[in-house]
Amino acid sequence: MTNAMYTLPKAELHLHIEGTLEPEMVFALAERNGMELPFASVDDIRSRLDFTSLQPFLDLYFECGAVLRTQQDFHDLAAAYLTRAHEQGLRHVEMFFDPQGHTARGVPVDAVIDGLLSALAEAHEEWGITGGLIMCFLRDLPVESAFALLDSVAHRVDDLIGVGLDSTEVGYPPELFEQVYAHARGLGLHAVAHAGEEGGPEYVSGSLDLLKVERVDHGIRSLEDPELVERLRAAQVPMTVCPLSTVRLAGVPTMADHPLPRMIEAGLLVTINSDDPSYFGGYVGDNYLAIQQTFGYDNLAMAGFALNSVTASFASDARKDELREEIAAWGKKHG
Ligand SMILES: Nc1ncnc2[nH]cnc12
Ligand SMILES: [Zn+2]
Repeated sequence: MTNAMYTLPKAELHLHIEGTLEPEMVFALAERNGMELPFASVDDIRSRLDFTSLQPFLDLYFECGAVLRTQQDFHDLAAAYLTRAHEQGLRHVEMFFDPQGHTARGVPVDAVIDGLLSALAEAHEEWGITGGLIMCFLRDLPVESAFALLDSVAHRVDDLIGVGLDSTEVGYPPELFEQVYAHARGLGLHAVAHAGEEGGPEYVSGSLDLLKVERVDHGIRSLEDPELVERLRAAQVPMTVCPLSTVRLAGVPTMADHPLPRMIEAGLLVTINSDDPSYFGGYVGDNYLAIQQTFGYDNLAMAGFALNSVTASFASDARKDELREEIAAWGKKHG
């Protein structure tokens, strides 16, 4: 029987579509695009997934992501993710993508966006999944590159939900992106950013103060600053926590050491997400299951995380109401 964590209706708010590229697809796309790979086999890629920190992961992520070249590739990548996540109860997704990783290889940004949007449209048609795209700036690239990217999509901002900030965190603080974010918000885009994943709590407060983010991605190191925790609690700023990711990137030694219970005890608005599922050992439902198995939360507590994911989403109020009803119905059956 399917585990209840896979039927619990949920939204995913922290998902890098390039991080759903499974090793088999790396090989399939390399062949389709006539490319040589620096890997001997699928197992060779899998043998490299034991990361010691964020950077070795990012190096592999960009190396594998180089096989993505055409609009069809981006469609197929997102369609595969949406199928997997649908099987794990996904009802709404706000999908990150990293255009600068592709435009630098000569891929037009429109091919990336159109490919992803076509898969989202199909998932809406087939399963009623809602959501959209959050365009991330690579924080270790010059800020001029982020501005150029934003300019290049300004004519089609209606195809985006918002902007995000990812890649190497330490050494690339939020203040670098203050003006770019101001410009993006002026275009009507929502603002989120990775902060406090490897960087200290000052990356989180800087993201709130300067980038005016509406959600904090990861944010686990916020716990080191009690004043910041109180601020996050009082404003109920959503935190998109990614449990399997933090373990795989050696942020904590084991899942039992994950700060998620302390974040909940502190009254923070926590959501559960997969980040880069093909690299970190599980999709969104797998993350819910790992949390339940490790911390022993009952099904109603787990439904609380799903409700948080809806509250923290940028879905319309009507869609949020629908999803809350679906979760309540699940709770009646499984509570
Ligand atoms: N967990 C993560 N942190 C920062 N940048 C990323 N890009 C993809 N996954 C990321
Ligand atoms: Zn991330």
